[in-house]
Amino acid sequence: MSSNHRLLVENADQVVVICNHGEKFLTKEGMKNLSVIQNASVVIGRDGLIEAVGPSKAISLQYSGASFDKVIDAKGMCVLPGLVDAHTHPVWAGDRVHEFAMKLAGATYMDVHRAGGGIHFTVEHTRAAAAPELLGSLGSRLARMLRAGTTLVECKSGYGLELQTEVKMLEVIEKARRSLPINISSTYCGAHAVPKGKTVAEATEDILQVQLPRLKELMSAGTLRVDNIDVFCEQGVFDLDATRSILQAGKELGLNINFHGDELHPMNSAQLGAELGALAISHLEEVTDEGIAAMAMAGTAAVLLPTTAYILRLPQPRARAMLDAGVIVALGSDFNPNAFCCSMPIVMHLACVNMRMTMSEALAAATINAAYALGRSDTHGSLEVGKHGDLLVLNNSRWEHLIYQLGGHRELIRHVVIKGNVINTDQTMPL
Ligand SMILES: N=CN[C@@H](CCC(=O)O)C(=O)O
Ligand SMILES: [Zn+2]
Repeated sequence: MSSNHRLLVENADQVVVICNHGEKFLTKEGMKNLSVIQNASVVIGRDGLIEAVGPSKAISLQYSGASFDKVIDAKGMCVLPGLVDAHTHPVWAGDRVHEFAMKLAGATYMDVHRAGGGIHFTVEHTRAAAAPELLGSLGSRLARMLRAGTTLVECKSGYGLELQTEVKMLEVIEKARRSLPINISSTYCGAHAVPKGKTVAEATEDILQVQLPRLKELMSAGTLRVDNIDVFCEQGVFDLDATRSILQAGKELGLNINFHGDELHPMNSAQLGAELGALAISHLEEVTDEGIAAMAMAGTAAVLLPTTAYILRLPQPRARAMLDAGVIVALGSDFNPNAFCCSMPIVMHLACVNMRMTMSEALAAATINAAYALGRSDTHGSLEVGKHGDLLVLNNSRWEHLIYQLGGHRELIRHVVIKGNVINTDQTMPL
């Protein structure tokens, strides 16, 4: 006889639900005071959604006659939502370990980019790679993220910079979305750099007249699902006007605006994003006070990427100023060939130490707020009834160990659960 529920996680010392009033995001005090239930259990139904979460005694009474496909005894452990990584570039060929050496020796990100390396190096290799090769390496990278507790991840295109390769990348992301357990939010980032041999105006024209119309056809035919549109708004890359026209065109196709802004220079990207109703802007190392105020007012999330500032030795994004102003702060790993990090626990640790966030703020930023940045906080990012049963079971009675034990997530994360299914994260694949 089949059981009537998928999973019971019982007797956890702590269940960190994050919030419990259907909040779509948290700011200020809400990020500091996460909702945690002591001695608690979680029930996930056959549909993979959370059916109940509450004190263990109440749940065991309520479900005394119920049957479950699987029961996890979480005594001495804690439970928290699956982590959400709001910014990654995981589809590419050709690593850039040689550039890491150059940067350690003093070259800046833009020195390498202008010399034809950086994104251009990756574009050359990604254009030449066959889709199955890209899918294989993407699968391995996503498996690594899953092992580190990420259950929803944003994945960008952006190493094609022309129609054929951008579509190839989005198709690879689509295949992964349909075949792998991890949840994916897909982003078209055809404006990640100005391709060699083109001006900004020519690249913008190609995106508006060639790439976006084809995406529209593929999306309408149901071949591709694309959720977000992205532009690298930066001096020497896409200026404010080009950024505006590309983002606006994407919005007209129904895509959420979620772009790179104010990273290396103050560009007024934050003000532009607020004006266009952007769901999120990433980086913001150089955001101004006016930009922060505009984002707070517009409900545009700031996706902060502690690995970028760390690796490139940039000034840290002013997380405290953003938090104090009431900006919705989220986190992302920025996994890409420049910043090779698949671990949101490490990202949270860096956010706490280098950006002076508290552990509660970092966890809110890596769950409910990151889900908001991807337009998914109605279904992900907290352990509330009706949301997806995506959670982590930690081998420790206090959740803070996930941030405190730098690099210790492999030993700490006992189970990764997606829609009530315990995922086998043991397969190791080459990257
Ligand atoms: N800043 C632009 N894009 C990426 C880097 C991509 C690359 O260097 O390949 C980022 O978010 O850090
Ligand atoms: Zn990026």
